Formats: sequence, C-alpha cells, structure tokens
Amino acid sequence: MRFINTNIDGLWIIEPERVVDSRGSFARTFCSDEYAKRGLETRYVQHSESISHSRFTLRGLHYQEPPHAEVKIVSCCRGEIFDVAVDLRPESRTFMQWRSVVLSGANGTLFYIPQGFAHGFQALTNDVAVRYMMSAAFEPSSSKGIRYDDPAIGIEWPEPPTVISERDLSWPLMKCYSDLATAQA
Ligand SMILES: Cc1cn([C@H]2C[C@H](O)[C@@H](COP(=O)(O)OP(=O)(O)O[C@H]3O[C@H](C)C(=O)[C@H](O)[C@H]3O)O2)c(=O)[nH]c1=O
Repeated sequence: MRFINTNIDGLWIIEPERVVDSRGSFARTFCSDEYAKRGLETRYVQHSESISHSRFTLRGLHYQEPPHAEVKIVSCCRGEIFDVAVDLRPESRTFMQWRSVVLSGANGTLFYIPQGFAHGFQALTNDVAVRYMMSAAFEPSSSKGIRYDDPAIGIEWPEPPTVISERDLSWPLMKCYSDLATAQA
C-alpha cells in the first residue's frame, strides 16, 4: 500500500500495490499495522455500499457531527468517480479547502477521509459501486451536509449533476453556518 500525502493534514490517498500474475492480481486494501504506524484509525464498525445508475450522479457533501463523527475510507469497486473531501475543521490551516481524487474499479485507489471532513462524489460512468469503511455507526440525527455548489468552497465538479437528491440540493451554504455560529457565540 502506498500512502500519498495530500497536503491536507490527515487526508490520505492510498494506492494498492498489486501483485500481478497470469491469473490477474492480488492487493491488500487495508492493514491495521500500516495504518497504526501512521496514526490512522484502525477500527471500522460499518462497511457500506452505494450504487449509482447514471453518469454524473452526485451524492453529498455529507458528514456526521460529533460524537458520531466518522473516519471514512472510500473506494470505487465498479466504474469511476470524482471523489471530494472538504476540510471543515475550523482550527485547520486548510479550513474550507477541498481535494479531489479519481477512484475506480481499475485503479483500486482508496481515499482516507478523517473526522471533520465533508465527503461527496460524482459518478464519471454509469453503474458505479462505491464502498465505505466507517469508523462510527450511522446516526441519522447527526447526519449533516453542505451544498456541493457552495461558492465559498468552489469545488470544480466535472459536469453539472444529472441526478441529485432533494436533500443534497437543500443543504445550507457555509455562509449560513458561519452566520449561525456568530449568532450563537
Ligand atoms: C449513510 C447511510 C445511509 N443509510 C440509509 C439512509 C437512507 O435511507 C439511505 C440513503 O442514504 P443517503 O441518501 O444518505 O445516501 P448517500 O446520499 O449515498 O450518502 C452517502 O454518501 C455520501 C457521499 C457520504 O459520504 C455518506 O457516507 C453517505 O451519506 O440509506 C444507512 O442505512 N446507513 C448509512 O450509513
């Protein structure tokens, strides 16, 4: 496994090292020792899959609030996606910055997204299957989101979404959050 730094603290791209032979290949996709050596989360309590039928479907940007904040390891086991993580840690030097990576069944790449980040993706092919390892259980009451097209973040998505949920269209803009935070201070 190759751990690639993204210049955003805690956010890693992990590339499998495939052992190739005449049958195909084998690669380790998770290793608690390798993760522990780098201070990454080693305990995952849920593993989930989402299927998106249509190219340019967009899901996200989602996160869970503390105490249910989770580390996510995202991979695409069928098709190809444009995967995005946004740093929402107010104390971070990269607060509100985003990083994208193309995940696909072909490259087997994984995106390690720590607590305090929002996550979303856009399908780049029809019929994508995305897999998640989550370090915290799904808790609907703590599931929040931000708008994929928030100008304050400025994510450069490949294309306008063809399919997106009403819920994902109705998340507040970060400006609303900051106004709310100011009001509550
Ligand atoms: C996340 C989740 C959802 N669900 C149920 C709740 C809904 O009835 C249904 C679809 O949920 P949602 O619309 O939130 O699914 P996505 O829009 O694909 O959201 C996911 O994709 C974005 C990009 C993420 O980063 C999150 O991991 C996750 O929120 O599955 C569960 O039962 N367990 C779960 O862990």
